[in-house]
Amino acid sequence: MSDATAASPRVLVTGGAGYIGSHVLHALTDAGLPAVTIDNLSTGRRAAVPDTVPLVEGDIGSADLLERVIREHGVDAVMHFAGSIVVPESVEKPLAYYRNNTANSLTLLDTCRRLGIGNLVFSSTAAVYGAPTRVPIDEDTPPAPINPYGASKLMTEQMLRDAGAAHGLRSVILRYFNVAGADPAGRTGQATPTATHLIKVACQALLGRRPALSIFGTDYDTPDGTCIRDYIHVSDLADAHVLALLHLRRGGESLTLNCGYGHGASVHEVVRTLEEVSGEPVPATLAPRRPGDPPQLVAAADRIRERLGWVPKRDRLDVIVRDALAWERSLAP
Ligand SMILES: NC(=O)c1ccc[n+]([C@@H]2O[C@H](COP(=O)([O-])OP(=O)(O)OC[C@H]3O[C@@H](n4cnc5c(N)ncnc54)[C@H](O)[C@@H]3O)[C@@H](O)[C@H]2O)c1
Ligand SMILES: O=c1ccn([C@@H]2O[C@H](COP(=O)(O)OP(=O)(O)O[C@H]3O[C@H](CO)[C@@H](O)[C@H](O)[C@H]3O)[C@@H](O)[C@H]2O)c(=O)[nH]1
Repeated sequence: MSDATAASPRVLVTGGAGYIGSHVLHALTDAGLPAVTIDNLSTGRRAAVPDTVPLVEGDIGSADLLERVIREHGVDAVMHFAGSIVVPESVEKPLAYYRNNTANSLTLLDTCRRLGIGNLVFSSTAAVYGAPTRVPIDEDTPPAPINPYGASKLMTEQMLRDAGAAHGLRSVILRYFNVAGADPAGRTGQATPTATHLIKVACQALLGRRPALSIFGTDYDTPDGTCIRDYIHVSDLADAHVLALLHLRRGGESLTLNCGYGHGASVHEVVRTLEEVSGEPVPATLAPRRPGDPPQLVAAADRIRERLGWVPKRDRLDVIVRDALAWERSLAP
C-alpha cells in the first residue's frame, strides 16, 4: 500500500537531512503533520531525519524522482531547503551554485506545475539584500545580492513569483537572517564540522575542536567595531515554516517574509554571551575583515508576525548560544 492512501496529505521537504530542514521535520512531526523528504546527503545526515519520516536518498535535479515521490506519497505541498549554502564557495564555483540552487529549483517548480502542486515554502536568505545601507531591512527593500549565492536564491524567488502569476503556484518565500542554535530537545543541530557560521565556530573553539575563533574585522562603523547580525533560533524558524504551510493549505496568498527578530548582536556580544553561558573563555584572535561582510544585517520583522501570527519563543541570545553549545558538546569530537 502506498502512503498516498493515508488520510492526510504529506508535505515534501527537500533537504530534510540538513540543519534547518531537519528541525522543520521535527516541528512537523511534533505538530502531527506527515512529511517525506528527499536528500542526497551531500551535507545532510540520515540520523537527523525523524524515524517516522521516510527519507528518499536522491537528487532533486531528477524530475523523475520528484514525480515518483510526489505521486507515491500523496504530496500536496513542498518545503524547499535543498541547496548549496557557502557564500565564498559560490564566488569560486558560481555555476555549481546556479545549477544546484537555481536550475534544480526550476526542475522542482516545473514538476509542481505539471502535477498540480500549488503550495510551496521556499528557503531564501537575507543575502538577497546584499549590503543595504539602511537597517532594519524591510521586505520592500530592492534586492541587490553581492555574491552568486544570493543571486541564485533571488532567481528562484523570481521564478516563484512568475509561476504564481501564470500557474497558480502559491508560495511563502522566507528570507532567513542568521540562523543559529539547535533543537532544545537535542534531537538535531548543525552537524557540518566545516561550517563557517559564527556561533557554530565559536562553540567549536570553546570546546577545543578548532584552535581559535577568528574575529573578522574590528574596525566597522558599529558601536564596538564588529559586525552586527540578527540571530534567529532555528526552532523559532522551524515554527514559522509550519505556520507558512498551514497558511498555504488554507488557501492563503503568496508572501515574502523576513525571518529575524528585528534586533542585532555584534560578534563581540556573541562571544561574550557564550563565555557567560559556559563560564569558560572562547579562544579568539582579531583578524582582518572577511571580504563581502556587510557591517549590519537586521530584519524588519513585523510582517511575519502580522501575516502568519508567528510568535517567537526563543528570542534571546543566551538561549541561542546555550542550545548551540549543548548540541556541540553532544557531537563526538
Ligand atoms: N544556515 C543558514 O544560516 C541559512 C541562512 C539563509 C538561508 N538558508 C537556506 O536554508 C536552506 C537549508 O540550509 P541549511 O543551513 O540547513 O544547509 P544544509 O547544508 O545543512 O542543508 C541542505 C540539505 O540539502 C541537501 N541537498 C543539497 N543539494 C541537494 C540536491 N541537489 N538534492 C537533494 N538534496 C540536496 C543536503 O544534503 C542537506 O541535507 C538552504 O536552501 C539555504 O540556502 C540557510
Ligand atoms: O569565524 C567567524 C565566522 C563569522 N564571523 C563574523 O560573524 C558574522 C556572522 O557571520 P556568519 O555566521 O558566517 O553569517 P553571515 O556571513 O552573516 O551569513 C549567514 O547569514 C546570511 C543571512 O544573513 C545567510 O544568507 C548566509 O547563508 C549565512 O551564512 C560576520 O560578521 C562574520 O564576519 C567571524 O568573525 N568569525
